[in-house]
This record gives sequence, structure tokens and C-alpha cells, in this order.
Amino acid sequence: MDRPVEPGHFSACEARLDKHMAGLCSVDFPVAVVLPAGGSGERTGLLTPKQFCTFLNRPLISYTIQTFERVPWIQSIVVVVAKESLDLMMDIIHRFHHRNVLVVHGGSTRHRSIFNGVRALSEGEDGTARVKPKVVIIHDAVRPFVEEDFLLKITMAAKEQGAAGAIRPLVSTVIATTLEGYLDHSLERTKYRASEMPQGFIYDVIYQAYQRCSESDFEFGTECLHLALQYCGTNAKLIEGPPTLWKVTYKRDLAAAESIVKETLSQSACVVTGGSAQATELANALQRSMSALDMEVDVISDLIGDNAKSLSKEWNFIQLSVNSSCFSEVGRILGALEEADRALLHPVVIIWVYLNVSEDGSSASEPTGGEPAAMMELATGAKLGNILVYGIQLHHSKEATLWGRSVEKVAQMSCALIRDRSPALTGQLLQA
Ligand SMILES: Nc1ccn([C@@H]2O[C@H](COP(=O)(O)OP(=O)(O)OP(=O)(O)O)[C@@H](O)[C@H]2O)c(=O)n1
Ligand SMILES: O=P(O)(O)OC[C@@H](O)[C@@H](O)[C@@H](O)CO
Repeated sequence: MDRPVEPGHFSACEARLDKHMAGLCSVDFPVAVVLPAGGSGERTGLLTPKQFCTFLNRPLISYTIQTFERVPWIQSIVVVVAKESLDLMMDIIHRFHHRNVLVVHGGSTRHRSIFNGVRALSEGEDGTARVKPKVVIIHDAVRPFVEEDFLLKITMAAKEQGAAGAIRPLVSTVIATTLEGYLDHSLERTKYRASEMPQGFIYDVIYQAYQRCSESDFEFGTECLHLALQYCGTNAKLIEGPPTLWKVTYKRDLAAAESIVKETLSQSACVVTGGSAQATELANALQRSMSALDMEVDVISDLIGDNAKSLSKEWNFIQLSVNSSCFSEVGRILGALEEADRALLHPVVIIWVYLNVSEDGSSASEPTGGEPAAMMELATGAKLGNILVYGIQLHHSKEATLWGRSVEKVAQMSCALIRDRSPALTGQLLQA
């Protein structure tokens, strides 16, 4: 059963189409995408189909949907899922605020699922006609990393040629085997390429190809480009894509995908000083040390006025407090992030750095029992909103070498906390 998720689905699409017409995008014809996600992911060895496996608190398919939602010239996203996953898919769309997503039933094979998705773009389940796109992109839902510029290349080539597909160099040599399990012959690797996704088609080409598709192709085929050639005489333009087009197939691929997302979230941090001279001095020292650790650091006094824009583009914050174990500054960042719903799609990191400066320069007093407990309580609440709060305490030293070592330690700990984003360490007041 088709499940248009958003009332006004097509009016939203037309609105986006107007955007094209305003010349805001280089694509002036309607484009839709079909994400086949109806498989069981047997090769992962996991009970949960890989498209629904989560990392960083989010299922793989949500990353892929978000990738296409960010492309302004794609009006419709059709996700094809197995019947038993329909409710789960609807919940994911709701939880992560995905828009313009139509969910349809999958089939027993990938081609059957894709055909269901393609057909849904021109006809509702009750047979009512829908405004079909000029070009349809087909992209495995388990390929979360595709860039807009490559999607544009595939789309424009599909519009010109009727079909277009991504290819990548082969990593291993392809060989043919005998029935007895011996080498029959090997293929000259330079003459072959791996067929990847995304692929693009003039809508009528792929729709007709599926209407003419044989049962054998539906059952055993794995290549949409072949169907376009075999059943419509349309020879696809092949475009070499970047290495990021890989498909999550095995369990290790899920770990690789998580690592890539973490890396994209951990490129920079915003240090909030609160305006004090000592905090600013520490911030500038941290900026130098973290830069040497390949972490770009922006130093601001507070998150108001123009500085507030950091809240909508930064995934990592370091709040400095001098001689004050009050968490009010952290509370302010938390409140602003929660108001902006900033942590909906990715976990945000806040590191509270508590600098103890005693008047006579002696080693400052140890934290009272209050800080650690209050810290844990604050962090526990924040984690429910996908915000990871960590604490680091350091003591100011007038001895330059010792102070330098402490700052370097804070820089290393901050980079590690940002890059790892482990929920296990939230609420801890770590000692630099
Ligand atoms: N009946 C099917 C089979 C596969 N797919 C989708 O096609 C994409 C690529 O297929 P593949 O990587 O083979 O996924 P699975 O079939 O789930 O994996 P496996 O072969 O390991 O079971 C996946 O997003 C998968 O969900 C689909 O929509 N319907
Ligand atoms: O073969 P699988 O079902 O693992 O995955 C589908 C892939 O074959 C397919 O996405 C590309 O080869 C392009 O057709």
C-alpha cells in the first residue's frame, strides 16, 4: 500500500519545482529518486536488515534519505520496503522529520522492488495517475554517501542519453570457473568496470523496460542498465564515480559507514570563553594545540548575536569556565541546541572545561562533591536529546612548562572525545 507521508506531498513537490523554474537550480525538469530498501541483508549476518541497522543513534536508511533531501532539484523520494518493515519505515520518517517521502511495498527481488517504486511515481495504488518525473534516479538505500554533483552528472546524462550509470574500477580480477571448481579463464581487468549506483533513467525508458521485463530477469537480474538496453534499446552512458559510492553489504561496512560519519562531524569545534581574560588565554592556547591535531577551532566569547550562527553549523562546542563550577553556560548551549532541534540527525558534543585558578597560584582546591554529581545529572538529561556532554578539569599553573603540558592534555582529550563521540564517557569530569 502506498503511504504518502506528508499531506500536500505533491504541492510541496510543485513548490520545489517552482524553485527550479526560478533558475535557482541547473535542473529545469522534474526528478525523483527510488531507494530500494526491501532486502533482508543476509550477508551482514545480522537479524536486522542492514538498511535499518543504526549507528550514532540513527538507521542507515535515514542517512541516505537525508542525502537526497538536501538536493533541491529532487522533488520526490520513494522508499521501497518489505511489508513487514512498513511501520518501522514510517516511524523512522516521523522520528527524523524526513519530508516528501513516499513509502511503497517491496518485492521478492531487488528488480521487483525497484519496479514497485518506479510505478508508484506515475500511479497510485488505486490506479490514480500521478505527475511522473522526467528523470528517475535509482539508488540502493544502503549507499549513504553520494554527492549532489555526481547525482547531477548522472541525471543530466540520463536526460540526454536515456540512461546513465555509475561505474568504478574493479578491485579484484574477475575469473570464470569450471563446474569442477577450477579456473576456466580470467577477464582482462582493464576492460571491465564495477556497476554501482546511482543510476538515472528517462522515466518512460525504465518504466517500459520493467513492463517488458522477463520473469527470469525479475527473478535473477541485478542490473537496471541491462534492462534499459535489452528491453528499450537504450544504451546507458557510463560515468566513473568517486570511491564513496560503495554499498553496505557486510557487517564491517556498517562500522566503516559510522566511522565516515563521525569523521565528517569531527572536523572543527567552537570554543566559548565567556569573555574572561584567563578563559580567552586558555582558548587561544587550545586553538593552537588542537589545530596541530587537525581540528579547526573557532574562539568566541558567547553564543549570542552573530555568534549564534555557530549553533546551526557546528557539531562540537567547548565551554570554558574559570573558577566556576556553575553549569549555566553549558545549560545555555544545551537550551539553544534543543530549541534549534540541532541534534536531531547527528549527536552534538559539548565539552565543559573547568579551569581552577587559585589566587596564590597554588594547586587549586579539588572540586567539591557537587560538581561530579551535578555534571552527571546534566549529561544524563542531555543524552536523551542526542547531546553528549563531557567534563575536563584542569588546574592553572604559573610554571610555563607544566601549564603547556596541561593545555596539550586538554587539547588531546577534547579531540578524542569529539572524534569518538562515545556515550559511555558522558557526565564524567576527566582530569587533565
Ligand atoms: N527484494 C529486495 C532485495 C534487495 N533490495 C534492496 O536493494 C539494495 C541492494 O541490494 P543488496 O545489497 O543485495 O541488499 P540485500 O538483498 O538486502 O542483501 P543480501 O543479498 O545480503 O540479503 C538494498 O538496499 C536492498 O534493501 C530490495 O529493495 N528488495
Ligand atoms: O547485487 P546486489 O543485490 O548485492 O546489489 C545490487 C548491485 O548489484 C547493484 O546495486 C549494482 O551492481 C548496480 O546495478
